[in-house]
Amino acid sequence: MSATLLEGLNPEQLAAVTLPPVSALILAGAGSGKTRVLTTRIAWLLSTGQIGPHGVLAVTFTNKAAKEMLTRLSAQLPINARTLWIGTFHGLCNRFLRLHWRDAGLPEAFQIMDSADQQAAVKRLLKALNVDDEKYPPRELTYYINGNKEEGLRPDAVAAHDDYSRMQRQLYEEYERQCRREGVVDFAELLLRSYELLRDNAALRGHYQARFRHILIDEFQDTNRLQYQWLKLLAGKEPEGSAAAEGQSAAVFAVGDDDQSIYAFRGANVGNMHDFQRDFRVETVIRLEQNYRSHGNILDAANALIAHNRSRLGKNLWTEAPPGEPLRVYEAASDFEEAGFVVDEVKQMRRDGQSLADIAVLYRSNAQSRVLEHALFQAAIPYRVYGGLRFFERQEIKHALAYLRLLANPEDDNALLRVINFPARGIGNRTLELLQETARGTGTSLWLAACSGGAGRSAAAVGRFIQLIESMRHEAEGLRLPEKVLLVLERAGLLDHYRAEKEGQERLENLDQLISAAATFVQENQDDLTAFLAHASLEAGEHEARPGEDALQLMTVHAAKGLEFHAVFLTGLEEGLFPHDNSRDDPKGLEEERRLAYVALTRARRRLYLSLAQSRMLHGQTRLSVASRFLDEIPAALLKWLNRGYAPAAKPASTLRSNAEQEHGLRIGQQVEHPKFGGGVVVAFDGHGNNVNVQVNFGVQGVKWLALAQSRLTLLN
Ligand SMILES: Nc1ncnc2c1ncn2[C@@H]1O[C@H](COP(=O)(O)OP(=O)(O)OP(=O)(O)O)[C@@H](O)[C@H]1O
Ligand SMILES: [Mg+2]
Repeated sequence: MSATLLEGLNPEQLAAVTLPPVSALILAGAGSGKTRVLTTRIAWLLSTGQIGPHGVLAVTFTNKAAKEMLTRLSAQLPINARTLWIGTFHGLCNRFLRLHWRDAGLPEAFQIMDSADQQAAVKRLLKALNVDDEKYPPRELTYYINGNKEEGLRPDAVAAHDDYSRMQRQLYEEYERQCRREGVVDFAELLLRSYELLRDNAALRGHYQARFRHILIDEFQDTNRLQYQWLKLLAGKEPEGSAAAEGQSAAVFAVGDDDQSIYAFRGANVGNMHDFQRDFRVETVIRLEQNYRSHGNILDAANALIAHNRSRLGKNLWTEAPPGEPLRVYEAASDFEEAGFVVDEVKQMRRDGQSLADIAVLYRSNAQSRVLEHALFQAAIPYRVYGGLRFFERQEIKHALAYLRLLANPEDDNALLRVINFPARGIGNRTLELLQETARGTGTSLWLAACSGGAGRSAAAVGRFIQLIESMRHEAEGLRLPEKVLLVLERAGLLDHYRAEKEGQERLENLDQLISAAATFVQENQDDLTAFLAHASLEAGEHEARPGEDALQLMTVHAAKGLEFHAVFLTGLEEGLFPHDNSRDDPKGLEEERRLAYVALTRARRRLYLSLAQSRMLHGQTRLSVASRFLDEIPAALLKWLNRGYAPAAKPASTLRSNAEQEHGLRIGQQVEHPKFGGGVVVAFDGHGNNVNVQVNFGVQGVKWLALAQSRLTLLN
C-alpha cells in the first residue's frame, strides 16, 4: 500500500514524507508540494502502522483545506475520518473545549462570537457601565483585548502605567465577566482558553501529550505567538525545564514558506519558524525546490517579483515544465472595461472546453468584487465568491438596502426588522415581539403598529426610529439615487458604526461601492430607487451558482492561499490598490504586499492574466490610477501587453461630475467644515459660476443647502 502512496515523489519529498519521528521543518516555495507532502506523510504514518488515527493532529489554514485532506485520506485508507484531529487552530481548539468544557470553566453549550458579535458585546458593555465611548472607542478596546489575549495575557497580567491604561485593563476585566455571564467566547478566547487549560491541567496535558505523537502544521509561516505556545505545550515542550516532558515530546512536522507570510497584520509571526528550530532542536530542514504547479514563465515572474524583498530566508524554485505562454497583461480604461475583459476571456476559455471552477479571479480588496460581479451577472456566468460573501449578500450592504427599502416602502416588515435596532438604539427583542403582536392583532404592518405607539416601554426609541425614517424620506426627495444612498449611509449611522469597528474598513469600502453601484445603475438604467432595489435583489440571487454547478471562482488574494487553478486573473494592479494604500509608505508593509502578490501569481498552473484599470469608481466618482510597481518588477520579456498605453476614456464614467466639481473641487462625499454647523459631508451640488449651491449633511445639525460663494465652507479633502 505504501509503495503506491510514495510513487511519483521526488527524492526530497520522499525524504520528508518518510522521516523518522523527529521534529522537522519543510521550508519550500509555492507549488513545491508542501501540502501534498504533509498529507502523504499522514497517510504513510497510518498505513505503515506507526500510529493510529487517534495519534495524529494536523493543523490546516482553512476549513476547506482540512476537509480536502480528510477526503483524500479516507479515500486512500480504511479509516474513520472523524477520529482524525484535522482542522484549523480555531476548529481544533473548539473541539478540545467542547470535550472539556467543564475543566475549561465554560458552559456546555458555549457560543462562539464572531468579530461583529464581539464588537457589539464591547459596545453593550460600555453602555452598561456608562463609559464614554469617544474616550474609549469600542474598536480600540476590542483590539486591546484581542491583542492581549493573543499574547496570552489576562487582565491581571497586563501592565498599566497610567489612568487610561488602568481603565482599559478594568474594561477588559469587565468584558470577561460579561462573556462569562453570557456563556460566550470570542475567537481569541478559543485559543487562549485551550492554551490555559493545557498549561494548568497536568492530567489533561499528560493525556494529550501521550496521545498526539505526530503533530503536523501546514502554512506554518502564518501562525501567531499564542498558537505557537499552544503547539509547544501540546507537543510536550512546555513548561520550560520540566524534565518530565523532555524526551517524550511529539514529532512536529512544520511546513511553510516565509515568502507566503501574509497575515502579519493580524499578528502572525514569521519568527516562529526560527524559534521552532531552536525550541524543538530541529536538525532536519528539508527544502523542496521543484515546482510542480506552474509553467516556466509564471514561475519566473513570481521568482523575479519576490526577489525584490530583502527579508527572506532565500530559496529558488525551478520547474521541468515548459515555459508556456507569456503572462497576458491588459490595461483597461476603466474598472468596468477591466471586468468586461475578464468576462470575454472567461467566455472564450469556456468555449474551448475549460471548466469555470478551474478559473479564479483574484482581487486585493473585497470591495473590488462589485464591478466584477455586476459584469458576470450581466453575462449570465455563474460564479462563486470563495471565502466570503457575494457583494449584495454582505451584511453592511443588506443593512443599507434595508434602509433604502424603508424609504421606498416603510411597510416592508423584513427591512424594518433588519434595521430597527441596527445600529443599536436600545430596541430589544421584547419590544419587537410586542410590535409583532400588535401588527398581527390589527392585521397591519410593523411600521403602522409602531406608528400607533404599540411599542410598550421602548416607545420613545421606536418613535425616534420612525422619525429618522420619515426625515430621511423627506430629505431624499429630489435627490439623485447615489445621493440618496449616501444620505442613508450617513443619517442612519451606518458609516459611523463601521468607522468604529476594528474590521470596519472593508465594510466601509463596500458601502462606498454601493454608492458607485447606484451611480452606474443610473447611467445604465434610470434614476429610480425602486428599480435599483429590484436590480439589487435580482443580482443577489439570480445567477447564484447551484451546489455542484460549474462556477467561476472569485476571491481575495488572501483567501487564495494554498489553492491552484488552471487560469488566474489578478485584477486591479494599480498603485494604492495593490500595493494597498495602507502599506505603501512602510517598507515592512510593502514587503508583505509583495508576498501577497507572490501568492497571487503562484496560484496559476497554465495561464495568468494581469489587469489594471486607468480609472476606477470610488465614492461614486471616477479616480485615475497608475500602474502597480509590481508590474515593473516582472521582467518585460515574460509579459505580453494586450493593449499597452490605452488612452483613458474620453468621458469620465461618472455622471456625478459637474462644472462645479471642476471649478470648486467639490465632490459628493467630501468632508467640509462650517464655522457654525461644524463638520459635514457634501451630498449634492448644482449650478455653476458664482451660483453654485451645495447640500451638506451636518449630522445632528441636519442637512442644509448653502450658496457656496457665501457659505464660508472649508473643503477638507
Ligand atoms: N512529485 C510530484 N509529482 C507530480 N505533481 C506533484 C508532485 N508534488 C506536488 N505535485 C503537485 O503540485 C501541485 C502543488 O502542490 P502543493 O499544493 O502540495 O504545493 P504547496 O507547496 O503546498 O503550494 P502552496 O505553497 O501554494 O501551498 C499540486 O497539484 C500537487 O499535486
Ligand atoms: Mg500548500
